[in-house]
Amino acid sequence: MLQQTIRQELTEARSVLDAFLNDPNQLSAIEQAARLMADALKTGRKIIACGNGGSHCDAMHFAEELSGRYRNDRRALAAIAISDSSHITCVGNDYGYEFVFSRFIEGLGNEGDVLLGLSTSGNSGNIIRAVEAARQRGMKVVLLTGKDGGKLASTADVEIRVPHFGYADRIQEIHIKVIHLLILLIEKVVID
Ligand SMILES: O=C(CO)[C@@H](O)[C@H](O)[C@H](O)[C@H](O)COP(=O)(O)O
Ligand SMILES: [Zn+2]
Repeated sequence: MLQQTIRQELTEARSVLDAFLNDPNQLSAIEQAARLMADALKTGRKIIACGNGGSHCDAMHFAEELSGRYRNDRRALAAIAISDSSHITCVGNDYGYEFVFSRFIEGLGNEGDVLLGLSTSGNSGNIIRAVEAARQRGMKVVLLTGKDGGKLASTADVEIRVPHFGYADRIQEIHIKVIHLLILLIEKVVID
């Protein structure tokens, strides 16, 4: 019975990955996003990443592998996730949860920096606000979304979308693959 669930889950995960892999638009969107991020890093700009729940962890995972380390030794690259709990609890408490990311971007975002926003539904209010704040600061915007892109559809310079209409975890599983690919490609452009 549990074996059946395990098989079903892994089979579904494989078919979501296959559908994504067979969409040439998504593969070229990954290249575009990596080039945009690499160009920003090469010119002294930074990447700010944000998401909610599991996507919050994915945003931290992305930033950490740039500022810290991915596969091999190399210089540190300028990326940060919006994850300071004192900032998030202050802004959430005093202004509203919708503003926890946008407020950070208002304070630290500069022209030419890149926002990486993650939302499986494309409908999280704080990511929508983050995109608006990034635009006001003259930043570029890359989004990892799912389903039909939700309210965030067509708001980014580059949107990488997992067109799966089931649960968020399946979408996040592809997002994490995209995150690792972005880091690999950024390293090729910036370091190699
Ligand atoms: O990790 C999971 C589900 O796999 C959850 O924590 C999930 O990230 C949360 O429900 C988020 O609040 C969903 O936000 P979003 O992806 O729709 O923007
Ligand atoms: Zn999860």
